[in-house]
Amino acid sequence: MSVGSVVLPTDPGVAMLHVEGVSKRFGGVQALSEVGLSIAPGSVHGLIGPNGAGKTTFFNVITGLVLADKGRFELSGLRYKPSAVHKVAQAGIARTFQNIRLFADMSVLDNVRVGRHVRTRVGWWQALLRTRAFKREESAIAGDAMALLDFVGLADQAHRTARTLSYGDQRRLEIARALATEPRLLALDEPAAGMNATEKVALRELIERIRAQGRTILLIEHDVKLVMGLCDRVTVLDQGRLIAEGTPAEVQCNQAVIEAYLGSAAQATHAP
Ligand SMILES: Nc1ncnc2c1ncn2[C@@H]1O[C@H](COP(=O)(O)OP(=O)(O)OP(=O)(O)O)[C@@H](O)[C@H]1O
Repeated sequence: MSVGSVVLPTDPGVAMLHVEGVSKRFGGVQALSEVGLSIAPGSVHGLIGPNGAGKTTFFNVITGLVLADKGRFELSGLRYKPSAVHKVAQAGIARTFQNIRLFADMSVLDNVRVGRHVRTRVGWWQALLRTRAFKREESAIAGDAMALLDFVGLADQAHRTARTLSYGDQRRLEIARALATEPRLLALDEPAAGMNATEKVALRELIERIRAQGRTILLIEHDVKLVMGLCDRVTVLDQGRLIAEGTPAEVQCNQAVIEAYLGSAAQATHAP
């Protein structure tokens, strides 16, 4: 298990995620138009843009939740087809959701155990017969899940029902569940949404510890301070198109980015 261990280093010259020409249309809306990006292994890459820019659609496409109309996808230099969520998870990408998606009536520990099952080896027949191999694996899964809860700071909440956790803790639990699949790329969709200032500091520290394990992180986040403080590089989308890519300092003073954000602010001001 990789809770305390480190993800094997990959060739720093090969992008962890490389996508090209990703397009997706929903009826009359071109949600993504020829979007491409490369994420360096071990980096934190931000994906930002005004409301409706296409950020969540991009996450949904790379994680197999929504099928792209076109696009080329590579993980660590190997082509993958994001056609189904479980296949993408097995390939090494895990994600969290903007609207938290936990098994609300299950315990905190069981939520993480479910994530861990992506990496289990014993077959269904061994589970049915409750073989020794099955029992050994179940016990290892419980131990790993507990270690992950400890890693995200939720070990003392392990036996509570997920729905009774605070909002911030539910977000941390989602991260623990995603980590349980041992992802090489962790995609976080607005992890700081609804968090107070103290929770955000803890979140930032947690993301830095995940990065220190050698994992690569793709982050959608509206909290500019968090994005600018955490990310090595940032990609900016607007109306489904990539309008800028660079270091946080570069994108912050990019004219197209400033106009996109000012434009959306003006629209919000004039909205009925
Ligand atoms: N399932 C869908 N059916 C129809 N239109 C959709 C669907 N999903 C997204 N869209 C549209 O695609 C566009 C991009 O939406 P998306 O949610 O990806 O943007 P976003 O950048 O994540 O926005 P936000 O910051 O508000 O979450 C929007 O115009 C949205 O209304």
